[in-house]
Amino acid sequence: MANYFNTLPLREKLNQLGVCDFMDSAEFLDGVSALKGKKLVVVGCGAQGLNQGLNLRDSGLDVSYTLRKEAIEGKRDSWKNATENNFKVGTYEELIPTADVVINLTPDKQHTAVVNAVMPLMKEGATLLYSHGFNIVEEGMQIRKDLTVIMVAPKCPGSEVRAEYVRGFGVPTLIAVHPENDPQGKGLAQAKAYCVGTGGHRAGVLKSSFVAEVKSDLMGEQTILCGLLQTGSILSFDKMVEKGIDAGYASKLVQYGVEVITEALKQGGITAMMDRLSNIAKIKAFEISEELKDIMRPLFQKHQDDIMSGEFSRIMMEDWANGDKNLLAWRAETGETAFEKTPAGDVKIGEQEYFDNYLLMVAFVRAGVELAFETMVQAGIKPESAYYESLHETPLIANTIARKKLFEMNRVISDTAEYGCYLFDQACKPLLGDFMKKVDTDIVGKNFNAGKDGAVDNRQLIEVNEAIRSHEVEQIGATLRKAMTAMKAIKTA
Ligand SMILES: NC(=O)C1=CN([C@@H]2O[C@H](COP(=O)(O)OP(=O)(O)OC[C@H]3O[C@@H](n4cnc5c(N)ncnc54)[C@H](OP(=O)(O)O)[C@@H]3O)[C@@H](O)[C@H]2O)C=CC1
Ligand SMILES: CC(=O)[C@](C)(O)C(=O)O
Ligand SMILES: [Mg+2]
Ligand SMILES: [Mg+2]
Repeated sequence: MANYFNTLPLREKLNQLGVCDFMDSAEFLDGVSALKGKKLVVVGCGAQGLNQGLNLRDSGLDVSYTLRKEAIEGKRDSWKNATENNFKVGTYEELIPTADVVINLTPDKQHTAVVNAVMPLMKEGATLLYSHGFNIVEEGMQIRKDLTVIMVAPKCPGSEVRAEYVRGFGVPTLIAVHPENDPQGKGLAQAKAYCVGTGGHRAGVLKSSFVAEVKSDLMGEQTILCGLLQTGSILSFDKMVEKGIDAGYASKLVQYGVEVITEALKQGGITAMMDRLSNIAKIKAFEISEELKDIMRPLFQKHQDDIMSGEFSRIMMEDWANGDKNLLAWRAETGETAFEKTPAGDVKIGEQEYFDNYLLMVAFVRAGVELAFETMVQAGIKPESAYYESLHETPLIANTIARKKLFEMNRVISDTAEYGCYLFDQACKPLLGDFMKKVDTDIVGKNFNAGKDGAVDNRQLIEVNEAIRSHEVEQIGATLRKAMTAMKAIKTA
């Protein structure tokens, strides 16, 4: 098999990268009817598998799980996830032959093996559904020509796919039909119905392509969503402890701070997040984030370039072939960091204090969201897709860090995202070495406003406000958030 994207002429590469139509809610008035009464069989019951299945069943669809034999016989977590939630569970031979839609929610590294195992059992004219385009695009998996191949990709960690649905909302979702596999022309109707079943239509849906989804998803997860939140959390904690701040306080500020700070981002973009700062703090955070953007821009561009060329996939698949050597080493190294090993202190931190005492994270978030957005758009990804993949998903990832630190984030995200997160973190920490040497507790750990009279140069403040508000991510974000009428504020720490 060869990388499907690399087989395309440049014209077609740009065409498929550029597929991105925001779907009006009127396109979902048929609800789940295209899948009503159909047998939906999910392969795998992990982060996405369990949570999508719970939403689909609550939306009135017939969902069961097929697991590999060793998972059933060994009563593994996936078997427990499915049975404890009263889903029917069966082997491939028992459930695949009568399935109308087979949903492949196994780890990307297993997709070729899993699809080769289930495809021969799939009935004529059935549908194969993915939540990420890696197997089709990066590996070039060839699917039987009578089968329909679609994608419904939540731009969100599995746990929050369920949490937002239960709140009566949903998560932004990309849907796509693989152009090589839509023999009956039913792919789009089924993808839309599945998307309604997961609740995605309540947050915003883009009609995308397998290519556009995978090239943006890999970029978002490696940089702002996981990589930079990991690097920023570890460096912030270490700096505070180095400067004598109580470790329990530092741990709590970092663990919960990113959720509090990015909740403002989710509700009102970078503008609302920065507006939570005093004027003098906003100017300081703006200046720091401008410096961070200059330092990290080449690294963000390298990640996007390696994703576009297939180089990232090549090195990750080398690690798969090498028994996940790097993934497991970097996972262990992360677990050994002082931040991960220091419990959050039993100390009260007020909501505003998370902003006033943690300008550094505000600066990391603005720099990372803008850089990821800019780099994706420069690479041919459309602004709507870049918005969901950079700004909107950041608070959803932050929710996982607030729950159980980086351990929880790296557990819930896909192995592909986890590998990409570590790859970025391994490069970004040294890249920020000189920058961090200059950082003191005024921007991380202590109230930046303490002892200052708050005087600002009005012209400078006006310029800073204009620079923040006029960024394209703020323009497209305001439009897309208007469609999120059911968005609920979450109760933060
Ligand atoms: N995690 C996330 O938040 C997101 C993930 N995605 C995509 O969703 C898909 C699933 O990812 P995710 O939910 O993270 O996966 P998880 O690692 O959470 O779960 C994988 C599931 O597959 C099973 N599994 C593992 N290996 C095999 C195998 N060889 N054969 C059959 N079953 C296997 C596991 O059960 P057991 O080992 O017990 O058999 C487990 O139930 C991926 O394509 C990912 O890119 C998309 C958006 C977000
Ligand atoms: C949660 C999500 O969207 C990721 C980061 O892309 C993933 O887990 O693969
Ligand atoms: Mg993603
Ligand atoms: Mg991903």
